[in-house]
Amino acid sequence: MAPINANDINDAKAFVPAKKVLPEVETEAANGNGNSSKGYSYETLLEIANFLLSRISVKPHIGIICGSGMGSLAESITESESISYEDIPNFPVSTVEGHHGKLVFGKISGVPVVAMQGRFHYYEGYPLWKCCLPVRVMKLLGVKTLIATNAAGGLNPSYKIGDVMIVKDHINMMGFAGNNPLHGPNDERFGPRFPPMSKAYNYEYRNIAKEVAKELNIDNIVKEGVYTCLGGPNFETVAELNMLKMVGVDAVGMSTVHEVITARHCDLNVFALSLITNECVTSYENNDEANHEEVLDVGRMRQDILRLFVNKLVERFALIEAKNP
Ligand SMILES: O=P(O)(O)O[C@@H]1C[C@H](O)[C@@H](CO)O1
Ligand SMILES: Nc1nc2[nH]cnc2c(=O)[nH]1
Repeated sequence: MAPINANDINDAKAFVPAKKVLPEVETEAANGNGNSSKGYSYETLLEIANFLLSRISVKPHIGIICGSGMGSLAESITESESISYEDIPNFPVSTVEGHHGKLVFGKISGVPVVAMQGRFHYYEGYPLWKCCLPVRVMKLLGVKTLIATNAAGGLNPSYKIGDVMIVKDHINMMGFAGNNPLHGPNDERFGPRFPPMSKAYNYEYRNIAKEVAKELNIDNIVKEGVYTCLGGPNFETVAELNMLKMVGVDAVGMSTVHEVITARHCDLNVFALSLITNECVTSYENNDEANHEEVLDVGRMRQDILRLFVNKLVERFALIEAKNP
């Protein structure tokens, strides 16, 4: 490989995708691990929520975060009103292929919802609090339940590509290193300083999801397991994957955990699912390599089933919400 020279640095600009906007760099991340003790104030988040409320006709009850390649989940939304992230003051923008970058408001089976077509990842350069900012905005909009979806690598040897894993728990690997979306001063208006996480993934909703999977005759592809999030953007080494397997991880991804922590902190009910888009490589004899194109392809392959599944879940979760207002 030729050595890098000064001209290459200018040429490198050509590799920035033309339509994607790069995120601002968080200069306050002075401690070197990307932590930021700053976040938007309650008032700023309220301004974002009020801006959105002034542009929509129906307040959402359920929020959906669409995982990589799963943006079509928002296509079942009727009476839809979309707002691009770049048109929302103080909102981050999506920079990843397979994440469109808009909020879609409307209804699924008559239930008012908002879907994020495009989430924010730590590896894009956003601190965790900013990745999770939309969750707090959802709370301020009146959302009661969050459905988070993601694409993940399957570590459990019984999982196949295209399986759907109901998340029963997570391991917050980034949290072990002190990186947490709740890092910094706590605003009690969102939630307590020390929120519990032992019931993070709503037990009743997980059981409903299993019932719905049976009703839709997809229970053969629906599993339940433990998810972990790593910072990315690289996929894992064989040794890393074997370590994660040893500690009880069934699927590995690059999102969701911090969103769920933020959602539970502000008392949203949480349901999460992982689409298994690749089998993790846990042996040096296996020549497969994970890649984002495959992740997006599997999302496309499973889009109809996932849409049906999530639509039914919205219907059923809304019934529970109505009983416990
Ligand atoms: O947004 P999710 O968690 O679904 O995206 C996963 C993790 C990476 O962003 C990407 C890798 O292909 O898919
Ligand atoms: N970290 C991680 N994220 C993923 N997203 C989809 N597949 C994978 C994977 O194998 N590892």
